[in-house]
Amino acid sequence: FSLYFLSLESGKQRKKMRTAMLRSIRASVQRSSRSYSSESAPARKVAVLGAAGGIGQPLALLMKLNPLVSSLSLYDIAGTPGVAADVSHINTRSEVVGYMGEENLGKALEGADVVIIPAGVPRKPGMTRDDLFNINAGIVKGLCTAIAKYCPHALVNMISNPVNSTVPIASEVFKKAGTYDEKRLFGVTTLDVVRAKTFYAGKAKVPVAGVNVPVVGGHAGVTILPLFSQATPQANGLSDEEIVALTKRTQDGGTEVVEAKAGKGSATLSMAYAGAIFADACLKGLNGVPDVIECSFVQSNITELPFFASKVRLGKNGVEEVLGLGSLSDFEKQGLEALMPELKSSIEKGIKFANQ
Ligand SMILES: NC(=O)C1=CN([C@@H]2O[C@H](COP(=O)(O)OP(=O)(O)OC[C@H]3O[C@@H](n4cnc5c(N)ncnc54)[C@H](O)[C@@H]3O)[C@@H](O)[C@H]2O)C=CC1
Ligand SMILES: O=C([O-])CC(=O)C(=O)O
Repeated sequence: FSLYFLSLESGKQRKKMRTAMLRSIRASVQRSSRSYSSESAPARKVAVLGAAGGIGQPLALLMKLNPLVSSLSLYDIAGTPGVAADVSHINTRSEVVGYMGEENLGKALEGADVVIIPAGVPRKPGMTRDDLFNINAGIVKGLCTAIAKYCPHALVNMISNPVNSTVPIASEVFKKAGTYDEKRLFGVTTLDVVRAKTFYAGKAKVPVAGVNVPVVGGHAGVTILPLFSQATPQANGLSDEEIVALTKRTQDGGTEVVEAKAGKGSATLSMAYAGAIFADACLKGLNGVPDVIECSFVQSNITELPFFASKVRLGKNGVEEVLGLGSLSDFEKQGLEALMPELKSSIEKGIKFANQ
């Protein structure tokens, strides 16, 4: 490059060349400072509980790719040494450690900033999420007891179903331990948003990358309420019937996957993607990135129920602000009214279980 520069005849050519060289050097410095800045983002430990499962494995992979993570802790009752060894060979920032068995849960959690919980059994065709309660409620209770002991300030991302009950269970466990902070407990409903965006973009024939759809309520059947009246960009010409069908498909999205998998579990890959988006938003909030907004099932006073999914602004302490519902169409108002009894009873069931 410099030899070529010296051989150039005219001053004009040399000037042009010098400008090009400076531009290229500036771009390369900018590129390296960008990668330097992600390496020097604050140290953050993320723990995945249930890391060897259908969701846990791809979620571990996606968290290993996240430059905001410096330490990735993979915990399960079985299978984590293999998953951790595999993921640890990926040449990204985080150190990976696998922990197996209850005796190692404390070490897996110590110092965690974010704990993601996809531990528990998934549905089979014909089951509701509530049918998972008997097994998953106990698993979540045990894990949250350990979180209260070993990392009481972590942001908890609850994926295990039924989310409408497991989040209230977690809150009661933390209350009993004296560590409850409503700003730090989240039910992960991001998959409902991911589905609503995908289905809406397909129907409205708009590029999916620019689509946003809030989804409120809870995470089971009719408690999942997508607000297509607030979707952006607004698609003119979607009929009432099409909105009804989009709503139903979003509410039944989980069942669609359970049936297609025909006994081999429920959504894992799309859930890992959704879980990684939500955990990334939590990390960004912790790191002080402004205006990080995601939908989540959190303690809330925007309705008469103590927990409700809505848009939430994330910040350095977790939930910075629970955003309101905004204006609803008549159809959405009916949906809101219809979901309240089921959501109320699922919340109460979780609270009762935790206090038995
Ligand atoms: N919130 C949401 O949108 C979604 C939630 N889910 C839920 O996520 C959960 C996990 O689903 P999959 O990964 O497909 O199930 P899976 O059965 O493939 O994996 C679950 C993992 O949890 C582990 N596990 C069980 N007890 C444990 C304990 N006490 N401590 C730590 N790990 C434990 C198992 O060993 C297994 O590796 C289910 O409850 C499912 O319904 C699934 C999809 C979407
Ligand atoms: O449907 C299920 O059982 C898993 C789930 O929560 C979802 O895919 O939304």
